[in-house]
Amino acid sequence: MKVVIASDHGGINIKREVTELMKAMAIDYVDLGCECNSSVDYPDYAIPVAKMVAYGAADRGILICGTGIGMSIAANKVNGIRCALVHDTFSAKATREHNNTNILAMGERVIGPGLAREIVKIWLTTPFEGGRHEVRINKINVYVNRANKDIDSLFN
Ligand SMILES: O=C(CO)[C@H](O)[C@H](O)[C@H](O)COP(=O)(O)O
Repeated sequence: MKVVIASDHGGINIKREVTELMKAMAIDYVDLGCECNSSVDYPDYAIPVAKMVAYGAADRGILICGTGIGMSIAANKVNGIRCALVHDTFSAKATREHNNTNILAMGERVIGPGLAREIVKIWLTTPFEGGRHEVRINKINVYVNRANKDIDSLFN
């Protein structure tokens, strides 16, 4: 599995923790930043990560900002992305089993590094259950595809 990870300035410490964890788990990852101590803008990191996952250059993505909210909003704008904002281990497991999420968002101003590591371990290792959950995800995909076609038809 290949993982792409990024944070803004509000998530850089948890990003470091998670990259150390992925090294220990022998998971192949690419780190898109940020490396800075100055203020940056979360969409500049969320959208490249989401595009890498949507285009198949990575299997999963992990995004961290102050709350995780901005990152999750931005990532979910990219077609094919199912990004979950997770701050507890129950949701980490459920969102893989039920939602087949391909991006995990967390907030460093909300949870500590120990819990973040537990969430990442569970999220990376829990398989999708399929079945009724697949039916539900497909309903979202049908809606998105239809909405995109409606937009296209306005211009063609
Ligand atoms: O986007 C966010 C909120 O949804 C993130 O938490 C950012 O990290 C946060 O907004 C950054 O805030 P700052 O005051 O510019 O450090």
